[in-house]
Amino acid sequence: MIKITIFGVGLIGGSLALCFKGKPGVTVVGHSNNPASVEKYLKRDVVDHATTSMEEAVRDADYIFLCTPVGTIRQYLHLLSDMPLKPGCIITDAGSTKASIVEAGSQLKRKDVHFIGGHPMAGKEKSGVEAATSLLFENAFYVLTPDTDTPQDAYDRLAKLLEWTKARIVKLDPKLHDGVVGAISHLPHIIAVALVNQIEHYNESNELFGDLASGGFRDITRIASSDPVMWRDILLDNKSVLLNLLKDWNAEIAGFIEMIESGDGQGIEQAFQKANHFRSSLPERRKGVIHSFYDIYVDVPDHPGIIGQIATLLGNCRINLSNIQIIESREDIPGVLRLSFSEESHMDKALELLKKDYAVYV
Ligand SMILES: NC(=O)C1=CN([C@@H]2O[C@H](COP(=O)(O)OP(=O)(O)OC[C@H]3O[C@@H](n4cnc5c(N)ncnc54)[C@H](O)[C@@H]3O)[C@@H](O)[C@H]2O)C=CC1
Ligand SMILES: O=C(O)C(=O)Cc1ccc(O)cc1
Repeated sequence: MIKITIFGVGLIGGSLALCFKGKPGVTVVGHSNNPASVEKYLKRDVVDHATTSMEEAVRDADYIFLCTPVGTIRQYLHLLSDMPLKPGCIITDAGSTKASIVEAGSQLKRKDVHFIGGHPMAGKEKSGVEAATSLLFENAFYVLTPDTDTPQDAYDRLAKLLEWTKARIVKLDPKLHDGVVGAISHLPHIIAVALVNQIEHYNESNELFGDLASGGFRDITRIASSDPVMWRDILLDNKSVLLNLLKDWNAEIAGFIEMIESGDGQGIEQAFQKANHFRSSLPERRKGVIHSFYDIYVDVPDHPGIIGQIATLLGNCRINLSNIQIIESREDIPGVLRLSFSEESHMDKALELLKKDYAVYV
């Protein structure tokens, strides 16, 4: 029997548990200090066993996944260092930063227990085991950060186990990981939160700001609804990288201030052209950071039954819909539905089908 133990059975830990549970010869154990959470994991059937005892959770474990907020992962590594673990046990984590965690992992006292940093680069703004799904990592990048003395055999065993997530494994140096992920994930979260808070401030004196906020504002601020504790830990942990990125961000904004002040229309056009060009050159949209699904938007008349009607239409054509969500709906104004697909080909088929009767856009 392969025993996989998960600390922090939330969005990521719960999704990993669902990828492993029920696989031949595998037993998945969840740990929480809170008895009510243990009950919840069992009730939701994401693990085979759950316990509040750390000793019981790690006894004979072949793999240990640390899926708590970044600051807590380091604490768990210190605790595990003094526990009787099975020889050959692989400890890994799911934290969004890697350098300091890999450093803490390298302090493990036992030489027959291996720590390999991990970061599944897929997620969403929702947290908790309620949001967990076995599909979360499909086609997403899953970064592993072995260090120089990680035995190849341990790395291969972990990479093999992770095949059950259907993610694409990428090996990276932890510092390089933090630099790149800081820019493409951590910085956008700061920008989204700063923007929402700026508008919230205006909205305190005039609610028109919130009332009119739609489309573009909602698109680029979805991630501002992410978990505060998780992001507190990420930003504090990736401090030096983020301080440099924020300096560059200030320079970008200062450039806009200058162009607007001096009426430099050509400069503004060039900035938009350059951004458009780079964005269109990015690889096809895939699951992972920022985009979890292939989304399309449909303008629909605001009448009861429209969601069922669209779902049936797609179902009849064997198009698999992952999610359907009303994102705008007001009296007398057409609503907007967001349809999410986990496969691009299904999104394309839905576009073709729906554009006959509705205004559809990507
Ligand atoms: N949310 C996302 O989209 C992604 C998150 N991550 C990383 O994965 C880790 C988990 O994130 P999520 O699953 O989203 O969070 P979550 O909030 O859904 O789950 C966190 C889990 O850790 C437990 N926990 C929280 N504080 C704890 C503490 N002090 N001691 C023990 N357990 C504690 C919670 O009870 C919960 O079970 C974080 O390190 C995060 O940086 C990585 C990729 C994507
Ligand atoms: O909600 C989104 O699109 C995200 O950006 C999710 C996310 C959050 C943190 C990560 O370390 C990786 C992915």
